[in-house]
Amino acid sequence: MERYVLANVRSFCEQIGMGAGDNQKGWTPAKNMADWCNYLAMDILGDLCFGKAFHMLERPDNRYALELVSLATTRHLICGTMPIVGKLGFDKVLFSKIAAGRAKYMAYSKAQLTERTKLGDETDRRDFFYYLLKARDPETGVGFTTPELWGESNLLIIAGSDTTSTAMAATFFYLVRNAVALQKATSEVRGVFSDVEKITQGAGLNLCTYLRACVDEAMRMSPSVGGIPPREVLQGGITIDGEHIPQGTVVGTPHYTIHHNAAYYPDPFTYTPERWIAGSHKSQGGERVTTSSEVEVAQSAFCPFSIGPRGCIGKGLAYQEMMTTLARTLYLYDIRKAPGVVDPGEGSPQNEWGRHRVQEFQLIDQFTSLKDGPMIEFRKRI
Ligand code: HEM
Repeated sequence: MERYVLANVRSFCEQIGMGAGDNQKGWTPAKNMADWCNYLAMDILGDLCFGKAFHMLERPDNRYALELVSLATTRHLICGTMPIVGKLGFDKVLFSKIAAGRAKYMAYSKAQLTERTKLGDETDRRDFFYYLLKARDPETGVGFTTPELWGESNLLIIAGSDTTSTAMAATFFYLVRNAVALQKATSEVRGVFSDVEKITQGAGLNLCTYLRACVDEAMRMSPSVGGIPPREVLQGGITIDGEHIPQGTVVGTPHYTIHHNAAYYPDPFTYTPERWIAGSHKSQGGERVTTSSEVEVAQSAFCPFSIGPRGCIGKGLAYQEMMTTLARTLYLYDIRKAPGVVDPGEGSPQNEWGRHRVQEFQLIDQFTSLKDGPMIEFRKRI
């Protein structure tokens, strides 16, 4: 499947470099990376799930589905938190635009599945639905029902695209605001690879430990699923931190909160990729070197993909997409925060408390994340 990921990453790299002027040596106009990362993640997902890219990178008229995804996740957050709203259909009255958008999203997702089902086995692709359509219960021999397959389709489009694009956009946001990190990550990639086409999953990318730390630190500071992943306490209740919680109670801790707990992450609002690499010097702190026990503590609380049996099944794929895209981008381009352009991704002291940090990528929790920015310019590597 890697060739489908790579084809889309190539297209992304081509598109973001467009508009640099006639000689192609200047900076491009500012690009909104939330948008571009969304197009890329959706196109990869289409290829891997439904046997065809959605072609959002190249064709603006295909991008309308992103708005539907956003409305569907917003409804998911509201009705997931207050199931009664969905059950009684209040959402159609109280949030009619959101409910209508979600209905359109369901239709879109069904249409993708219908098209894919028509292909059946008549494809050389072993995409996700190749396996889902063939899957049989080993005891009963029964396959998935159509509504179950719709459910998979709805889940995969959202779970596999929005999350990855948030993490990529966040990494771009922090890199262009942290000159030392950007310089280290860029030199690492350009030192390891001698040809952009060699940037594929494997030994070379595994050597890019600093770039990987940049991605992890971005996901720590701005987790794609930042809110509470809710869990219902089962029969008999549970004791957490000495407190008995009765069965039926919904509990959860937001990933954002865990990731900003100073007991695990000293100076938690500062972007410090070095906290993930034992023996490395902190970029902005002089002599202090990260110890291996500090890395262990940081790793012990890191949960952007959640943990346990319901943790993310797409983690490996997500890292592959992110590392390939970021490495290829840094290999091909110098990048910078667009000068003189208001970046909707930044916080501001004028905003409500919690959104006041200029250097923090602003996400809006809709179970996954709504984002805008960062605004970035690209220049072909000199
Ligand atoms: C940076 C990228 C990603 C992040 C941060 C992320 C995060 C998460 C989180 C936090 C959950 C657990 C949700 C919960 O507990 O309720 C989850 C579940 C899931 N993710 Fe991801 N994800 C990413 C990429 C992907 C990709 C690329 C795919 C597939 C193409 C994917 C497919 C899924 C699925 C199917 C589940 C549900 C698993 C289950 O309930 O058994 N994710 N993801």
